[in-house]
Amino acid sequence: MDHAADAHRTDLMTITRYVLNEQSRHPESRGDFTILLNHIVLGCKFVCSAVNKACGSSKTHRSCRGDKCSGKLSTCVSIKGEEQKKLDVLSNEVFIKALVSSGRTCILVSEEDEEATIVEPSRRGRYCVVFDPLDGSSNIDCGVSIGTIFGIYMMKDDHEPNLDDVLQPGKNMLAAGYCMYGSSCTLVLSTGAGVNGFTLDPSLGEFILTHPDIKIPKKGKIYSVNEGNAKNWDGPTAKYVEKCKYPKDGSSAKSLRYIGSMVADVHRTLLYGGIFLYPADKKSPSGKLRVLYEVFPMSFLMEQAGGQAFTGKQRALDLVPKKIHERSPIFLGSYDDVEEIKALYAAEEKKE
Ligand SMILES: O=P(O)(O)OC[C@H]1O[C@](O)(COP(=O)(O)O)[C@@H](O)[C@@H]1O
Repeated sequence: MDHAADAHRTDLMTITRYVLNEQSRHPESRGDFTILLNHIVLGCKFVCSAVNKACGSSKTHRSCRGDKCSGKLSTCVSIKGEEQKKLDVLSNEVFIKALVSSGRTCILVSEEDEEATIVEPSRRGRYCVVFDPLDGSSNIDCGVSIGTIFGIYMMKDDHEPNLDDVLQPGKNMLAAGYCMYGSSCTLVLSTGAGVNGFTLDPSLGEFILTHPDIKIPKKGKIYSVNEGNAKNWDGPTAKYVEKCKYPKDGSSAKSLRYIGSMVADVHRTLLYGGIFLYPADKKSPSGKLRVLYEVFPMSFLMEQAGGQAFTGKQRALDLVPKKIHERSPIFLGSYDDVEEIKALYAAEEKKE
């Protein structure tokens, strides 16, 4: 057998090994980040397993044994026959417990909880984690890929943790990522030095590096937006989508691909290129997606992969959120595609 191919198969780069390697470049590192990430990875493995075990309306879900089966994946039977819990509620509990028990966090913001969780002093560390434990949960019952999104900040100095520790611009994040629960379970991570993708090998129970150094194509052929909202879009968004469909410069039209599950739409955008848009519209002037745990982590990954992320007014990662569940319009993806939408908004601003 070819020596290099053999090494590729046997010299496994697990996510822990990868992060340990990265951290060893910082001599002051005490391994805290690796421990935190291991707890996030544990949460992802749990949710992946819960999504796979849960019963669904199609009888194809293998472990549907619940006698109280609702027939819905979103209300699966939880582990060991406990009372039925919605999958997003269960995922939230798992992540909160995993993060607190890491002993490395001080404040947590979850999409599921109105208030931030301040970790009790005896279990505190220096990291602040913002996350959506199960994004796209409205898609669960039809088996569409869904995911967990997370971003990590470091507390500025030693003080009692408070909301200011997470109300920081996205550019201050130390790391961000998502885990997609689809035909395979893929964790995409950036610690600020590029983007890497790891796939869960179920037989090993380990995430293995399968997509090293992901770079988004400079320009793409796909646009991704909910066109059901088109009648309420502002001028620049409407013009941009028109341009995608009917380009006047002789280039080919872009194809529309919209799943309606952010992790899946962004994952495709990252790998194939193109642009993902969730703009403001007349009904939702701030758009739909949440700044801290949707817009920021995905924007961080896009920039790290060579793309861009824009809110319609500014670079997304420069935004300073005032509330933990704040929303923002977002346009993210290939560098050239985002340049085009930036130009349209700049032209509109000039007119005003
Ligand atoms: O259905 P719409 O309005 O196109 O929204 C789709 C977006 O909403 C989300 O599902 C988030 O909404 P939920 O938090 O209600 O799941 C994203 O994953 C996705 O990008």
